[in-house]
Amino acid sequence: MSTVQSLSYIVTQVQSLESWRHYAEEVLGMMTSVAADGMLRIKMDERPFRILVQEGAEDVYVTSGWEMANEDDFNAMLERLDAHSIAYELGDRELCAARGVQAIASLADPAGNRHELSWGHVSDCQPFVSPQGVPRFITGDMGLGHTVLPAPNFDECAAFYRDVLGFRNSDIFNFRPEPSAAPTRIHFMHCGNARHHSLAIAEYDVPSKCIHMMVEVENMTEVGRAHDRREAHGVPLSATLGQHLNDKMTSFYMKTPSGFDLEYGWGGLEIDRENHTVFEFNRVSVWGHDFSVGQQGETE
Ligand SMILES: Cc1ccc(O)c(O)c1CC[C@@H]1C(=O)CC[C@]2(C)C(=O)CC[C@@H]12
Ligand SMILES: [Fe+2]
Repeated sequence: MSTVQSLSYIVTQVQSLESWRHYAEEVLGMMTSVAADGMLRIKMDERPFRILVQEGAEDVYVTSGWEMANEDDFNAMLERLDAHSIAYELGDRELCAARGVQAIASLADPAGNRHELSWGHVSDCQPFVSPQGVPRFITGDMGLGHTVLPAPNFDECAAFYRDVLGFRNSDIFNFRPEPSAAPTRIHFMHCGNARHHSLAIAEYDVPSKCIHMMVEVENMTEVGRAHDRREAHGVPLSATLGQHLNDKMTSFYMKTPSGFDLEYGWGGLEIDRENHTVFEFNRVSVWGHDFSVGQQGETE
């Protein structure tokens, strides 16, 4: 069964493009440029962009872009969408050009999260030169990182990602804010690459339509340097430094200008897709990751 290869890009919306330009360059250490259509392109590797930002009235996550390995896999996926009666729209020339791909299909999951499937990205292979001296982000075949999406209708969404898009569970977490509380499920899923998870779905909704996205650097020094830049620019921390139990990643979480969080980490586990056993883990982290810092000042 063909599956998506990796998380290729994400699209988000914000009231002021300048906020994301500043955040990308000064805090994340990524390159930016403005495309002909006015979108902000954020570059973190040899590809022209991995994050696209459009200006709009609402701060919100817009789309997850998934790469298929080739045209045959792309067409096989369209047949699978048809077989499951999942509606999709083929992108026109303009959309293909904006995303830099050969062909594109846009669709929604059962929770309404938007996705774009594509094949054949266009690249001029310009080097990544970080304005903050970040040597490199860990991308390539493993894609840009991971995204965590709201899935209040959890069972329908889990079935969609497994049976239609071909994701498989890496591990599962039954989050209990308090020991007696009913669990909120979070399933971590891999696709056609070694990254422990490219996608996770969580059994609750958020106004920003994304719980967080993750980008990975190559060592702890770069996580620490990003943490300093976050502090220097007054970007709110959402969770303190810590190390996850499941994928072993050491990271911190902070707010993005679009209202969702971004996890900045290193050392994520790579898995062998054909030889992986799912497990349930029952604590967020081996150490650290205090998410209560992100709740401060919130009225919810
Ligand atoms: C538990 C976990 C493992 C690996 C990850 O890459 C990862 O991001 C997480 C955290 C998932 C989750 C979250 O993102 C939103 C806030 C949550 C629900 C918590 O308050 C604890 C777990 C957190
Ligand atoms: Fe994460």
